[in-house]
Amino acid sequence: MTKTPVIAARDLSLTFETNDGPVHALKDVTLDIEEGEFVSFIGPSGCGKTTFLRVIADLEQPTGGTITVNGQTPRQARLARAYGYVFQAAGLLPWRTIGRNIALPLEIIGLSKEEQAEKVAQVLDLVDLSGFDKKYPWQLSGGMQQRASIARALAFDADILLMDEPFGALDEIVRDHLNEQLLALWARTGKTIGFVTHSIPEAVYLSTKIVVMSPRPGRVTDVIESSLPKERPLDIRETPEFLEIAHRVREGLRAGHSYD
Ligand SMILES: Nc1ncnc2c1ncn2[C@@H]1O[C@H](COP(=O)(O)OP(=O)(O)OP(=O)(O)O)[C@@H](O)[C@H]1O
Repeated sequence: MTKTPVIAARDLSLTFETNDGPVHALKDVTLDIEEGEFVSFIGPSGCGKTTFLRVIADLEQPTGGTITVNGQTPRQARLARAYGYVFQAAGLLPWRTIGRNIALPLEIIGLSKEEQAEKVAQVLDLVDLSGFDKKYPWQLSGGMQQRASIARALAFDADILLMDEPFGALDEIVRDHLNEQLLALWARTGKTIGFVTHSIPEAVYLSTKIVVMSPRPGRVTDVIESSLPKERPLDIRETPEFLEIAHRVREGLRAGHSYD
């Protein structure tokens, strides 16, 4: 028996009606994401990567086609807390400690103080921030803040993690480190991850599948199944297999690029 994909999009389209006319953000996107996959979305600015994640998360409504999340509608999946969402900016509330930031969504769903504390300690440990719960966001580096926002997304125990360019604003060395940590976390938790990035090396290093998108209207121009092993030390990026996949991603991006 074949398993239902965690995310299944069929001819998915989304057109925004604006004062300047329609904006075709997504056009006929057909894609399956299976359980436990790490899927990156890469493509030029404005090609609909964020919009696709937002449709999965029920934050935007498609205007054509269908999409299911865990076999349900995005709305049902949202109500079932099927996913955690990590935004481009860490978005931590400056007046709350790291622990209280992570606990906020748990507070809203009505967990007891003890349950909140237990969960906060558990997810801080997952992102290597144990002992930082009493600190304020400004006392942490950018990379640590982004890890705290990942911890907040993990607090729901959802099987799906949606990440919208979470490391885009960080320097390369910090980003390398967080990429390694994210892979370790993925291996430990077995979550299904949807990850938006502009970086070819980041996409190739992290993913089991890379979805290359073209500029508006956002279409999928290539889907690359990675042949890299699951265990990936950072220096895998210098191997011929890695460079070959990176080359194919670059070709896919070039083919869809308008250079305007
Ligand atoms: N609410 C909205 N109303 C109108 N147009 C929108 C809206 N949200 C997004 N768009 C447009 O849809 C297109 C796709 O946007 P989206 O944010 O998904 O792109 P992206 O690939 O994630 O870009 P980036 O890499 O710059 O983050 C863009 O042209 C954007 O301006």
